[in-house]
Amino acid sequence: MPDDMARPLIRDRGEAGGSRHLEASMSDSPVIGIMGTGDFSRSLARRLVSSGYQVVVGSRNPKRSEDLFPEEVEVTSQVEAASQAALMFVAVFPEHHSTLLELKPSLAGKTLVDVSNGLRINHDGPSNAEQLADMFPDSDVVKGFNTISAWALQRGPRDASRQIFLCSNSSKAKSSVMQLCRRMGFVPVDMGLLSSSLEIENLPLSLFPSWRIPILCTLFLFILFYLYNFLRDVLQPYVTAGKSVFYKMPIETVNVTLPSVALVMLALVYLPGLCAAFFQLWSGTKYNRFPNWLDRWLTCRKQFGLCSFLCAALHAIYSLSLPMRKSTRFKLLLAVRQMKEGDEVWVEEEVWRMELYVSAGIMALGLLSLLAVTSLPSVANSVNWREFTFIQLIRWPSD
Ligand SMILES: NC(=O)C1=CN([C@@H]2O[C@H](COP(=O)(O)OP(=O)(O)OC[C@H]3O[C@@H](n4cnc5c(N)ncnc54)[C@H](OP(=O)(O)O)[C@@H]3O)[C@@H](O)[C@H]2O)C=CC1
Ligand SMILES: [Fe+3]
Repeated sequence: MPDDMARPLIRDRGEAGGSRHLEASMSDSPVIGIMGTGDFSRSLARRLVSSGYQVVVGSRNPKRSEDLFPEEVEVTSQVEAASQAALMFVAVFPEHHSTLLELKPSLAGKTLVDVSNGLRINHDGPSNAEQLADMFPDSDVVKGFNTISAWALQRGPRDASRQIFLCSNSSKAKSSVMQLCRRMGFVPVDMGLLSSSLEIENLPLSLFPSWRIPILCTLFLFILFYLYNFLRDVLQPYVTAGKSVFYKMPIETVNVTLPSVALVMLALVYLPGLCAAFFQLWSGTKYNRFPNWLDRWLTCRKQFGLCSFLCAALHAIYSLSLPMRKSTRFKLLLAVRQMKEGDEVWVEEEVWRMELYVSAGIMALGLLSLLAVTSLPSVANSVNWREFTFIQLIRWPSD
């Protein structure tokens, strides 16, 4: 029916022709509740409505928060929402979980989804979800959605940020949340019992976890090769022949160092594959587990490759900027000659201008290459965007 097709699924409140009641097409789907009206709640409500769910939001002050939600969402008191919803998302900070205790009778026998993040990494704790489960022993607590930022929820499942890590002690509650995830276009990942919730809460707190070793390795190799090149090209001529070529340190020595690092890093991309092949030949089967160090190395190959590419790109930029530097040196020589003839104003202005252009050029090219390398993974859709969920740590100003 063309009329139905033309009607938007989500309307903001107050739009002409809108109804405050839920669409007839949604009436057969379960009512999903969300406690809290913050950023996460708003994004989740929109995504749930566009996935065909009826949504009821519980607020301490429903009148104030009503306009923040699309009109298909019913914003009501916390008690009312708790009694209407079959499944409740707790989008409230964990320090305020205890303020929900009065809803215990209304939430008994229902599924509570704890979306909260931890504040500190690797605390021993009970996790937020375990504390919530202790507060509501008659409800089934499921941990999940904390690795998805409000921003990613609003944009919908794109790139590789589709995974939602879930765990619960109730398999029935977990599978109902998994079904909900799939209907919203996300990919649920079963992490087992609620005892895994601490691990899930820690996930967004570790920034770029798989980049640490490759970056440290790049830095170590860079320092090693730079020292070698410095000793060979700068210090040795100075000590043996008294020739001062220290001006080579910032550009030429760096430029000689970069390709060596890039090549070794590239070798480190392919080496673990060979080691794995040897390991399988050695053990005569492909069904043995690789040792832990090899396993971790194999999973970091993409990052090793990108670091290698970054060094190679920087080498190209440095090589391109070398002629610019040589031309500056030539101008400098000219300037010195003119200075001897007494034209000092020209010397000051021209030399500094050229130095400025060269430095700005190198910095701009360096920045561009960094941007290219960091955006490359998203273009290639090869990085798990879970690693980028630090965006969710940036809080938007509340209304
Ligand atoms: N923002 C994000 O990108 C992500 C957030 N999360 C998690 O979601 C949860 C909510 O985050 P977010 O929406 O950003 O937070 P906000 O501060 O934006 O919202 C929190 C909401 O909690 C409600 N609330 C209920 N009781 C209290 C209370 N006693 N004191 C203060 N507020 C209360 C408020 O709604 P009202 O006034 O209507 O009752 C408030 O709007 C957090 O646990 C966070 O870790 C997880 C992943 C991503
Ligand atoms: Fe080269």
